[in-house]
Amino acid sequence: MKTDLNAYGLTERIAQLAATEPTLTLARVTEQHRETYQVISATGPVAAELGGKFRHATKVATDLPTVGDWVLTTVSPDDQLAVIQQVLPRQSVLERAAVGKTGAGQLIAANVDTIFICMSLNANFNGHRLERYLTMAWDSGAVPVVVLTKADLCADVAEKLAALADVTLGVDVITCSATTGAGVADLRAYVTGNQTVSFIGSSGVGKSTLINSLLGRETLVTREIRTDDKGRHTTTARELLRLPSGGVVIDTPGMRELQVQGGDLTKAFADITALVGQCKFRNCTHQTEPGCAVQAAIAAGDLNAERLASYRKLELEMSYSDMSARERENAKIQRFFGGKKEMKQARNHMQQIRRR
Ligand SMILES: Nc1nc2c(ncn2[C@@H]2O[C@H](COP(=O)(O)OP(=O)(O)OP(=O)(O)O)[C@@H](O)[C@H]2O)c(=O)[nH]1
Ligand SMILES: [Zn+2]
Repeated sequence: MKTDLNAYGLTERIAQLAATEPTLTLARVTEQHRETYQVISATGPVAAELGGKFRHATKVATDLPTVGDWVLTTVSPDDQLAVIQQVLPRQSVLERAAVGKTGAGQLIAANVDTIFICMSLNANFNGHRLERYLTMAWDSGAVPVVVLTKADLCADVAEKLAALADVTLGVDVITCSATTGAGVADLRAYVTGNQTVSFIGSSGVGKSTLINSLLGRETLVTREIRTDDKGRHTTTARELLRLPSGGVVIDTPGMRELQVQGGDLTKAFADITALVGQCKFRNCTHQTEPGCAVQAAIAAGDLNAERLASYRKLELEMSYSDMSARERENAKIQRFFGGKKEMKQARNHMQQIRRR
């Protein structure tokens, strides 16, 4: 069987990288299980596992393959098993925030071009939450598109759009209804050729329904969600889906659980909070100041530097919630792009790259 990898999102960049290793077989990860993977190569779908050398060289969990990754493999002579030797550099990566003891982020998907941030126009409407999803999306390296769903249940769409104008500045916004079909074609326009997309947003906003309409079928039959003994949703189904019209949708359980979380940093980072109180200067930024208890703990091996980094990241995110919507947006734009003009340029540039 011959598979056209272009239909699985192959880009020029990946094809060139793969060409430098002609003895290895290029494949894309379509499923991730505890120890094993499912990948698709030019010869079709095949089970995969990590090569010993690769596993040995892996230092952090985020080096391991995730759904959407392009990998270089050696395939057994009978075509029954692909052994992963390399993960090719990612163009984007969706990661669950690193909160907890290990401070290690958890990968959700890689090489996504467009992230549809779904929010329903009736019950789920919340500009603040949208803002956090947008931050998450920009952080990943993918381009966010805001999808306002269930337009059929909303009498004042224009008003709702106006209310979001500050938050969605510089981002495409689609209004649609899976029920009437309105706006679904606008969505489809992003999912063509070798594009890879993902849907995030709260439960019940209509993500599955939209994916189904892109797939051109009534129910997302590929998702067989069952609840395991720990009460978690698990799925045994394909997580990277090829659309008949071109383009690829990545829909993993991790994506579904990717809820925006606010929270109290002092609880999750009690160790750092305790150290901060011991710094010599009250306004210590824990970088190069003399008498910094945080840096001292890192030097002594009592605190992981990565943990401080994720603390910083969350602290920055949380500081947004003390500002007005406009201030937050400006601070975010400033942080990412240096200014609004630069942001628009960056966005156009990224879109051009992706059209190539
Ligand atoms: N009126 C209306 N209902 C919709 C629309 N889209 C989806 N729904 C309904 O909303 C409910 C939830 O839709 P789903 O597609 O399952 O939502 P989801 O975002 O995938 O939810 P999770 O799988 O929990 O993440 C279903 O009962 C759908 O029939 C729409 O455009 N209009
Ligand atoms: Zn300090």
